Amino acid sequence: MWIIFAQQPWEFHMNVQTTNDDVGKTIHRMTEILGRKIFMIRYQFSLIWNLSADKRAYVLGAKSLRNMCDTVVSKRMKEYEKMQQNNISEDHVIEDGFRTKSKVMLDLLIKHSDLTEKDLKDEVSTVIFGGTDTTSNATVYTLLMLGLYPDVQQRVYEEVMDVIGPENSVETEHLLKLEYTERVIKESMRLFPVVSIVSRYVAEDVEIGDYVAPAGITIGFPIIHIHRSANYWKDPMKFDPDRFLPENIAKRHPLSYMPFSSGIRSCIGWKYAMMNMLTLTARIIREFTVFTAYKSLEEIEVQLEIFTKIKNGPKIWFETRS
Ligand code: HEM
Repeated sequence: MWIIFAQQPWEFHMNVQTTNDDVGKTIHRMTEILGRKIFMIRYQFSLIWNLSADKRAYVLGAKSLRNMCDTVVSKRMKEYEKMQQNNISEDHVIEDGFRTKSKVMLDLLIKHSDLTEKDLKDEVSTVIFGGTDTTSNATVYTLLMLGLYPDVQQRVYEEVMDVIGPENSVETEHLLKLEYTERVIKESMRLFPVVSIVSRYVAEDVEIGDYVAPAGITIGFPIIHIHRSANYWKDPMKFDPDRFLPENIAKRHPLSYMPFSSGIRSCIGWKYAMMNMLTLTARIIREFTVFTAYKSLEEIEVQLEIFTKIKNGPKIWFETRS
């Protein structure tokens, strides 16, 4: 699924159905290594980390991802220049099949920003790394919840049919009206926040209750524990999208829910990710019914790396709606 989130804004064409999907695998591998780098005690010693096979694999992965992004940006920039020189309309489809008719986000950045080629390459590789696996996993977890709660799925289906209809393409104005579906996505991200922990370096001593966090340490914020804590959530293991009705949001601590983190280094892509997830969920639920082999929420075991993973996989499948 992550391919959808890479291709759409940046014009990555990987043919994952027919090839080995190197980019997707590289990103998975890099996030796994990053998890080990953060959580394994021995990797806190730079000498051990620097000599490890994980470090070599991470550097190799980063290089190959970067090369891929660089190629996409250079190609697209050259193409744009060629079109400018030859006065070709932006809607023209070039024969080599590289350019699609739809304008992607990269086109807009090339045309309307003052970013240099290097800036663009930096941006694209950051966003591909930060914005694809995250959005695809969060969508899978939402589908898993829909499989587990058929009544919720039915309500999402009815909302999608009511707001978008059986055949129309999904437009931005539809997304604002998919209120229940949005609450379902938010509740899924409460129970299964894709990023399970974020950390902050403590620059000066900070008092936290009866404790002092001394300058120089790093504190981890276990998002998944906060999201499932009975201190902040009534009956935390109950799947209840109405927790995200405005009147219920107003009653709780703003930091009791932070799937996109919080503060100045929080996720820059959260609105875009929400739009993507709404669009994809609506498109899937309109065409398919989702099922899961799990019988209850308690049965779904999570495995904590930096990303929340489901231990035995999401176990979902689809059947076409007749
Ligand atoms: C469901 C999807 C997503 C989730 C759950 C998610 C989650 C997060 C979280 C928790 C952080 C904060 C890390 C911290 O506080 O230390 C973060 C940062 C970031 N995210 Fe996302 N993200 C998602 C989608 C995206 C998308 C679509 C993009 C790009 C279009 C993106 C780009 C970034 C970037 C660049 C940062 C670093 C921001 C900084 O350090 O200032 N993310 N994301």
